[in-house]
Amino acid sequence: MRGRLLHGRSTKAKTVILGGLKDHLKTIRRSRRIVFIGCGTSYNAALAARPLLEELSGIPISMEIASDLLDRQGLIYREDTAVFVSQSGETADTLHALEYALENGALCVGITNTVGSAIARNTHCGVHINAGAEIGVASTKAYTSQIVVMAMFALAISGDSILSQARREAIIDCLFELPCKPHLPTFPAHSSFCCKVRGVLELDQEMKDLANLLIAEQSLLVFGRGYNYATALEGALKVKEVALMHSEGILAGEMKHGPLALVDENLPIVVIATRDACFRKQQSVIQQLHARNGRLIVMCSKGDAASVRTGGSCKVIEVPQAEDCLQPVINIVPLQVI
Ligand SMILES: N[C@@H]1[C@@H](O)[C@H](O)[C@@H](COP(=O)(O)O)O[C@@H]1O
Repeated sequence: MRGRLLHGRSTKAKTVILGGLKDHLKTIRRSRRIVFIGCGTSYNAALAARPLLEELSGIPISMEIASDLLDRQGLIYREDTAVFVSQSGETADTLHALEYALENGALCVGITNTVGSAIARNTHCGVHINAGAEIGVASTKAYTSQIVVMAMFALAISGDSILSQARREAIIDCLFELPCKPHLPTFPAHSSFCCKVRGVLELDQEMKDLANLLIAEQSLLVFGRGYNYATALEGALKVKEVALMHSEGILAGEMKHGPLALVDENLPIVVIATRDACFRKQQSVIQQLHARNGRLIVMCSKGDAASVRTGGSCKVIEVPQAEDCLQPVINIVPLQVI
C-alpha cells in the first residue's frame, strides 16, 4: 500500500478531505440509503467497509453484486446514493449497473483506480484510489486501497458529530500506521511510527511454507465474520483466481447451517479470529471445529496464540493488530501471499 493514497486527504487536524466528493456530501448525507455496487474483489472491498459505513453514517447501507442487480432489475430510487466500486473502472456489469442507476435518478459516485475510465467519467462524482497499476488479473493492492478509501468515505460523510469524535480520530491515527511507504509530508513525525502492512509482509516466508503444505489439497475453507467476513470471501477468491484451487469463504455465524458437515481431519480450514467484538464467538467456532478434528489454520492478533489454541492444536498465524474496521487491510495480506 502506498502513502499517496492518503496524501493530502487526511491531515494531522484529524479530518478527511475528499476533493472529488465535497460538493455532493450534503446530498449523500441526506440519502435514503447508500447502495454499493461492484463485482469480485471490488464487491468484497465494499463488504469489508460496510460495518464502518453504517456505524459512522447512520444511513442504511445495501450491497449489490452488479450482475445480480441487473438480473433482478433491483430497486434503485432517486433518493439513493449509488457507489460504483471498480479497480479498472471498465467492468461491463458494473458499467451497465451504472447506466441503470443513472436512468433511475440516483446520485452516482465512482470509486476507481483508473483515471479517465468509463466509471470515473460517467459518475456524478468520485474518488480515485491511487493504488498504481494492477498488473495481474487478480486485484490485490487495489483491494486494500479500496477499503482505505471507503473508510475515508465513511469518515467524510460522518461529519463532525461529537459522539463519534474519538472513534474517528482513532481510525485516522490507524490510517497513518498502515502504509509501507511513509513518504508523506503530512505523516506524524513521532518515533513510534509503525508500518502495519510491512509488519504483516514479514510473514512472507511463513505463508510460502504454508502454501507448500496446501499445494496438494483439493479445497480450502476460510471462516470469517463481522469486519472479516469479507476477508474470508476475498481470501477464498484469491486462492481460486491465482492457485486455481477450490476455496470457499464462509460466514462463521452460518457454520452450523451446512459447512460443519464438511469438517474432518483432512480438509484445511483457515479461521480468522483477530481481536474485535466477534473474537469470543470465533473462539467458540474454533472449539467446535476442534471437536470435529478440523485441520485448522487460525489467524489471530499478535500475542493471542494461546487464546485461540483452545481445545486442540492448530497452525497459528499472528498478525499486527489494527483498529477493528481497518483490520481487514492487514488480514487479507497473508491470504494474498498464500
Ligand atoms: N479477475 C477480475 C477480478 O479480480 C476483479 O475483482 C473483477 C472486478 O474488476 P473491477 O474491480 O476492475 O471492476 O473483475 C475480474 O473478475
